[in-house]
Amino acid sequence: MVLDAQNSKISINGCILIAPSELVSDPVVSKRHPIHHMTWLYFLTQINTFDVFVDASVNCRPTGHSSLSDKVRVPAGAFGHAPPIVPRDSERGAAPWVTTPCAAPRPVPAVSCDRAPFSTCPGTMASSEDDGAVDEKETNNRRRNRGAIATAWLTFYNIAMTAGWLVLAITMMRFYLQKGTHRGLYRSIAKTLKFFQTAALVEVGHCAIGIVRTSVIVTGVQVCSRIFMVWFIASSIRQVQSEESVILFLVVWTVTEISRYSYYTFNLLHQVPYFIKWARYNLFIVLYPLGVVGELLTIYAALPIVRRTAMYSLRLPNKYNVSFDYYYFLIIAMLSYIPLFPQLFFHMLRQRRKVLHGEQRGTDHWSLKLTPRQHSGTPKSDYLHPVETVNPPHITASVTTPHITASVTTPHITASVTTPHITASVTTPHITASVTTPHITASVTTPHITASVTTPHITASVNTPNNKSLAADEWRSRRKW
Ligand SMILES: CCCCCCCCCCCCC/C=C/C(=O)SCCNC(=O)CCNC(=O)[C@H](O)C(C)(C)COP(=O)(O)OP(=O)(O)OC[C@H]1O[C@@H](n2cnc3c(N)ncnc32)[C@H](O)[C@@H]1OP(=O)(O)O
Repeated sequence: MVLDAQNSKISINGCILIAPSELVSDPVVSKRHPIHHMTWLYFLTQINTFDVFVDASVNCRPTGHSSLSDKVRVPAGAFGHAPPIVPRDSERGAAPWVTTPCAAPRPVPAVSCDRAPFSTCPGTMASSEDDGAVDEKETNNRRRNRGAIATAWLTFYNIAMTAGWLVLAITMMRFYLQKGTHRGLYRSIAKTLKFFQTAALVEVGHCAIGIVRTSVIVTGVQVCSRIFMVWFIASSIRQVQSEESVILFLVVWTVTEISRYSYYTFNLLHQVPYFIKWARYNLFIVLYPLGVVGELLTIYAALPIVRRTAMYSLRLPNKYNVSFDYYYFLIIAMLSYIPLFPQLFFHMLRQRRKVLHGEQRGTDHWSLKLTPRQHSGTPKSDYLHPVETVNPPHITASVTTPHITASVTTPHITASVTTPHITASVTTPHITASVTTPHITASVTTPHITASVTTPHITASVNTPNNKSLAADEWRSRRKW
């Protein structure tokens, strides 16, 4: 990614997005604007007075009006060591910067953004879209930092849940193939279903303690409605167990959960096969409505039985002087699908857009953070620097001043710095490095080494190991590259 503030351009993977000029020149620290759903973050600083660190700034996903300073915490080592970009010269724009993103990473200082002196915490952040559910998740600071233990636990949990739902799928298929009917199927899987569906309550806990970036409310509604179906409808009312609608929602849930939990597992391992991702974010378009139909038909089938048996109901007079009619409760539950289901469905559509179409997903981001250099004077806030924030671990960071453009991309590291006088870039693992100044052009390429240097007086090149060639106008000394 290259960010060019002067020309209001951001280029990602060859795709160039143009930022509106008012965005770039806006003197306000940050501003909300949807540029192809990218999040832009602005900060003011004088670049040469700062060391610039690429920091993990988590939950930077904007809510539009809230202060970043209460949203950013730099967890020490939370994402490993972040690569620094260090300006070495006090002459802004005139002299070289040295970028060391690959060679000598510095630890990220464990300073929260709002406490860091001269930190680049902007006053507000921008958002590409509003999302009530997402807002809610963003206000939870604790989810910003998922440690190794939490990741290990989530991996274990998701593998176990995938396995559980796979067992359910196999059991259902075997039952149907052996018996040729769905009657009795529910009973054959009831225990396993109750166990694994109830275990989904843990997910609400995950959201609450912040180790997954999901809304407690959205997850809570989803999980509770399922648990309600399992415990208070299907398992409690035997007569409905042989309804086709029960099989409908069971099959739908099973397919959904296998793809969902396997997606989460692969996602945690950073290796998601495309078909899993595709299944996770496409199947729901059909399965969600089908599941709701299955659930609603099942509750509907339960209504006469509930009315006849007055189960779970409390009629007056009683010693508590409270009345509760489960029949009407079920009717209210059915009605509550009308406002709630669309919200869940549209939440999933938004997630789909973000994941499959690369829109800003955001909660945990990487951004640039500036800390004052020790020898520098008082910083002047006379430059506007846009920073693009992205989700780790596919880190992309950049900073642009009128004189300097710098960017870092990992894990397959690409780093580059451009000043009026110097252009430098590093690319690894198949190393390509080059430096260009008005007087010197140098480049190195390995492992099959090719090296060259050009100055006004010298042109030299070396190719090894098989092909050693040398060309020199004035070749003073042989160098080992
Ligand atoms: C008391 C009785 C009341 C009754 C009233 C009832 C009314 C209810 C009305 C609603 C009825 C709903 C009925 C449901 C029917 C069905 O389920 S039918 C089957 C089809 N269903 C689905 O496809 C939806 C399945 N459900 C979900 O996907 C979730 O529940 C969700 C909460 C809606 C998912 O949203 P969310 O988690 O926000 O999206 P994701 O994209 O999946 O994840 C976001 C990020 O969080 C990470 N993450 C989440 N969970 C985990 C995890 N377990 N482990 C690891 N990571 C996790 C995920 O990876 C994402 O992270 P990033 O990729 O880094 O962003």
